[in-house]
Amino acid sequence: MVKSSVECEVDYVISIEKVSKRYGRKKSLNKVSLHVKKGEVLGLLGPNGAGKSTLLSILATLTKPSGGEVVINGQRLKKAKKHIRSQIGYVPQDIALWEELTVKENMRLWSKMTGRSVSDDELKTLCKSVQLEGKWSEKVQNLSGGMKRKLNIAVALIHKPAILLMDEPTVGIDLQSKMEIGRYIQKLTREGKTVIYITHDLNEILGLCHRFAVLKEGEVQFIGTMEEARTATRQHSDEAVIYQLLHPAVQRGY
Ligand SMILES: Nc1ncnc2c1ncn2[C@@H]1O[C@H](COP(=O)(O)OP(=O)(O)OP(=O)(O)O)[C@@H](O)[C@H]1O
Repeated sequence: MVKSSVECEVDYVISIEKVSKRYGRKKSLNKVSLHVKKGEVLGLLGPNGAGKSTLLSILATLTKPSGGEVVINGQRLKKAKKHIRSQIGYVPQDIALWEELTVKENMRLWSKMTGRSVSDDELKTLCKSVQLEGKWSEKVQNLSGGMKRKLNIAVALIHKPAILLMDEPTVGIDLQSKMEIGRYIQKLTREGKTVIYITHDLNEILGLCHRFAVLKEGEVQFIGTMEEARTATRQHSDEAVIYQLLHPAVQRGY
């Protein structure tokens, strides 16, 4: 594995140390170690079945790891699951909304589930921040795919989490919505939020992520910046860099 040069020098908001996950005899994650800084967007990419969603689900406290240690803001996941959950906003791959309810009703229901009292004014402001201000009283079933994705992100932010875990949040949506979501994530990181972002989109890796990690068959093949990836692979085009990191024959060289 190629490591970023900054990995030994900074305090991390998220520390993942040798985390494994087994389903029966199958290993979905094998001793994965990753560290993420405050305000950073870490991209997570890899082929289907590489273990990306499993890793995010462990960080979101929804899946129990079979081994290893996760430390979030200095707290061990094993010991402080509830506290850690309150710091995490999780945007799942599937839209987690009630179709027959309005935007307002969805936001109110999600805010109830967070256990934090949130006023309608605050929910409206959040709605506005994802460009859904005109949709407050609209049923979710009448929203476009991109609008639903934006609302899916907004509900994950209701309890003001410090960390946002996003599982392909822009899949299948138009370019403009993608760009708006990208700009919004950049704004959140400028405010100090830390993001792990699963994507298969090279443009998102380049435009949004400070560093990226490549997972393959449950193991980290690379973590670092695109510049470090270019050096490690000795490739000049970004497409060739990613291809080489994902290609098994080439990985044996690391
Ligand atoms: N609940 C489960 N029970 C059994 N096996 C599972 C379960 N969840 C995931 N797996 C297996 O773990 C492996 C990793 O799956 P995961 O969904 O984490 O991959 P992924 O990288 O997110 O894939 P994709 O890009 O297709 O979303 C796969 O082989 C999958 O079949």
